[in-house]
Amino acid sequence: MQHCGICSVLAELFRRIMCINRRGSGDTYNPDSGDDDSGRGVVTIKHTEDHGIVIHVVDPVAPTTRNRKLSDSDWLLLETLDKRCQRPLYTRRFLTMHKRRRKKLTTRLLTLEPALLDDIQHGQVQCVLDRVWQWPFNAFTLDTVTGGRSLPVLCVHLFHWYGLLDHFNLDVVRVWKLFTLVEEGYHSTNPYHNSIHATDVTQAMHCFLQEDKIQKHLTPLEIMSSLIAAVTHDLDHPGVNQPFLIATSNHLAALYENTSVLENHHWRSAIGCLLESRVAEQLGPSKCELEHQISSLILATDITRQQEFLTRFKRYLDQSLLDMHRVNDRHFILQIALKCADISNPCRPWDVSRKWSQKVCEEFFRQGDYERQLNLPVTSLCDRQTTSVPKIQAGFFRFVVSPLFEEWHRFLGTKLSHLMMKHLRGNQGKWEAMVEKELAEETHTEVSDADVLDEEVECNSEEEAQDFVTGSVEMLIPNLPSHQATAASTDDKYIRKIGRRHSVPLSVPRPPPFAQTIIRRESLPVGDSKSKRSSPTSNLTLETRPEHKEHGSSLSLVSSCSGSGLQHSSGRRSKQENRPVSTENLLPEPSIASITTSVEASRLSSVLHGASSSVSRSVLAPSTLGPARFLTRQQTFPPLQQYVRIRYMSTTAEMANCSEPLTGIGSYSNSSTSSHVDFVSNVPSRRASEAMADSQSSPESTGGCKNGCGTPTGRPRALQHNNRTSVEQLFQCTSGCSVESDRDTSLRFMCKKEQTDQTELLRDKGSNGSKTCDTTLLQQITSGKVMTSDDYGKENVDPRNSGSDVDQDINISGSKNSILRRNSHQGLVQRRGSAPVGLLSRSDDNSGPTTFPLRGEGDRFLRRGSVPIDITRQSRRCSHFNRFYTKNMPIERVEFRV
Ligand SMILES: Nc1ncnc2c1ncn2[C@@H]1O[C@@H]2COP(=O)(O)O[C@H]2[C@H]1O
Ligand SMILES: [Zn+2]
Repeated sequence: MQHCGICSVLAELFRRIMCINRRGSGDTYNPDSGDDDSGRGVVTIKHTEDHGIVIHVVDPVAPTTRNRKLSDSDWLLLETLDKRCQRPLYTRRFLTMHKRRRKKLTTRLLTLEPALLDDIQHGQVQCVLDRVWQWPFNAFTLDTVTGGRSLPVLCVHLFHWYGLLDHFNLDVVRVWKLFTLVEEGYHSTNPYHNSIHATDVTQAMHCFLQEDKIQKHLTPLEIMSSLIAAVTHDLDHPGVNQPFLIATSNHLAALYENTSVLENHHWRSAIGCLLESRVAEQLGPSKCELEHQISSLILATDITRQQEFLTRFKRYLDQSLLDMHRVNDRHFILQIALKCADISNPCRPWDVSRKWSQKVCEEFFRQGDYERQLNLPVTSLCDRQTTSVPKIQAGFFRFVVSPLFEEWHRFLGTKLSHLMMKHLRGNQGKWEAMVEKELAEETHTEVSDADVLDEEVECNSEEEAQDFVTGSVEMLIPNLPSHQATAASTDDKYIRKIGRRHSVPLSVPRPPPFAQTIIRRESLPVGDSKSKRSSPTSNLTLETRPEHKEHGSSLSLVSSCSGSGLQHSSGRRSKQENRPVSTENLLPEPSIASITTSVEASRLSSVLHGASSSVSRSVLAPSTLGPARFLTRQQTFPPLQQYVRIRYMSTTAEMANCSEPLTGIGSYSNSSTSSHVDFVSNVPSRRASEAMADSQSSPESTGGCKNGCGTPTGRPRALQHNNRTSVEQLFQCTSGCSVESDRDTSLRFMCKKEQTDQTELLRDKGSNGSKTCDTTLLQQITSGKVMTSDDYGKENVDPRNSGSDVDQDINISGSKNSILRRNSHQGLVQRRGSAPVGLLSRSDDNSGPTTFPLRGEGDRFLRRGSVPIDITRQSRRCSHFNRFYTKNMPIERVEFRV
């Protein structure tokens, strides 16, 4: 059969139409492959000699082939669609989150042409819905055949099926509207947390509701709550996790005080849809109860509460305490059911399960990419350069899904639960086999490093070597209950192998403590595949450090707030019995989580809260807790006092001890002085704008220095850069001007006047042979290594900072341009990609409950723009700083109240 011109055009057009229908989300579709890579069926398009087109749609669920020849009306429709299909379809346009679903599905156009619509959809939709009670369900297929409308289609079907429409006398149009709103509330641009995930979870919930033990006890209201909670449980999910929202000062984190941020948002959004669709007003007296149940069910899906629920569930089962006649017990089971449904993708048949795994990991990796672009520490398990899908999956299946589903299976004990466990174990075996394979390949390629390995192993004790590998297991599930961790660490060869992946690369000799931290902070060159594989990014190397093990228990509190997952070694796990298992902690972040010793912790604690911060003690912990515990709670502070944000900027406590003549004068006492990055809206937030206006209009900021250089003093200065706002901290120069300093790059920022004065002064001293002459400084000034304040301003409008390396979709204000950098030809140490954040120590205490502890005359802030690659140079100058830095840094942008 030959392609004539017109048929080729038509075929392409049809492919596009099919693509849009299936995806409805701007996803890519390879028109050449002819198949549907989502596993939802295969579409082939052929033309006939009489310029007709035959469409073959093969549905894997119901293997039927549908042939269709174009009718006259199809030709008309094609003409219409052709005009609408002008834009390129394969550009993978990235919609920013708040624009999540601007475009209308083209499917809707097809409603103009029922014949075509029927042919594409109807029979198959019915076919899929007929099997919706079965566990081997493929939400992707339903989404395909419904043209991207799987969510409302499924939910209306279930409402009808359960008789909820009749029971509550609901208007079906309003119900349709409700679920349409819900569907639109999901971000179609999220690889995982999109409406198909909601469909999947709802279908799983539906299966659980069918179980005998549950079904016969449920009231219509409970069924309705369960379905609505299931379908809305991730509503408006931004595709990043809670720690990310906190780190980027997202308004949601502030709104929900860093506690179950997403879940709180999900259930409130759900109520919003109920109101907007006007379904709520049809519920009468049931409305309040419905809302209450929905909120409680959705809040239970906070994965950081997994251990809490699991422990309770186990106890109920052990002691046979559950009585489904009791409302509370039923509600608890519904909570567990929803939690199981939420992470049930590992229990689906392999083809479907694998697809979910890939999607969720892609979303993790995207977050890692964002973090990289934002110069945030890249969360280990979000780092596509250092981990892999099989490794993430093997850990997740083993430590998160299995414990819950084993109990769920104990409770149900039915055909369904057997089937789920069978899939779970089978799928887990497959991922583990892949991990084995990956490791074998790595071992093969690393064989040339054997000598180095020998050396490395030799210089460590056996116990250390064991910890070396097992510590990484805990990185996967940092809050792993101790008995599991121990079992895993001692018995499981496979896990030990996984652990090896996250350790210091074989090719890198084990560095001394200081050097370790350098490795931790630096990413190995991307281009080097070996380095890439074994890239010892972030926290990983710290796993091996003995002190890291010693205080693991004191860090467990971080888990729910930072969600970053602390990395514990296996060493002292016995004290950590009740550490919650947390998927959030699958995504460890190498920040505060890496603080391990009480010395480190108290240092940082004194930075954050003041050495004797009564606030910390009163708010956070009983007096028995050490400083590390104060630290661990910093991101879940109760909202007792003034809201303060420490900007994501570089500082360190011990820098203040250096003898440089820099005095921090910045005030962080007001959140408006902070750059606020609104990740979702992609624009500088109101706070940042306010900060700028504030600083510009402030008498303090307009006063200028006493040298008359015009540099504002006394307050942070807001810098405008290409519509982005960042607020930078200014420091006083020796002559009273506001200057910036970047100690790590040996940069000092002087006003021009000071520069001139200093040069003259130093020259004088030098010519007099004075011993106090700072010849280094003189050299720096004369060689241009000291930047003037004006230079600094220029740096911040350097187009390179906002150029192509900034993802068009992630124009986070101030994230890049807040970091100073200069070209190497300018004689400056080059800016390092992962700009760390930190804050300096303060020498004074602040016990005032409403005063931010960092504020005060004695505070010292040193802005640290970047970590120089050759940090050893600084270690000579200020090694204690480096030690502190490497253990405690970077400190995430922290939001807390004092
Ligand atoms: N297959 C998977 N692999 C890793 N993490 C998962 C997987 N499935 C679900 N999750 C995580 O578990 C979380 C459960 O709640 P969420 O759906 O909000 O977000 C989910 C993901 O972060
Ligand atoms: Zn979910």
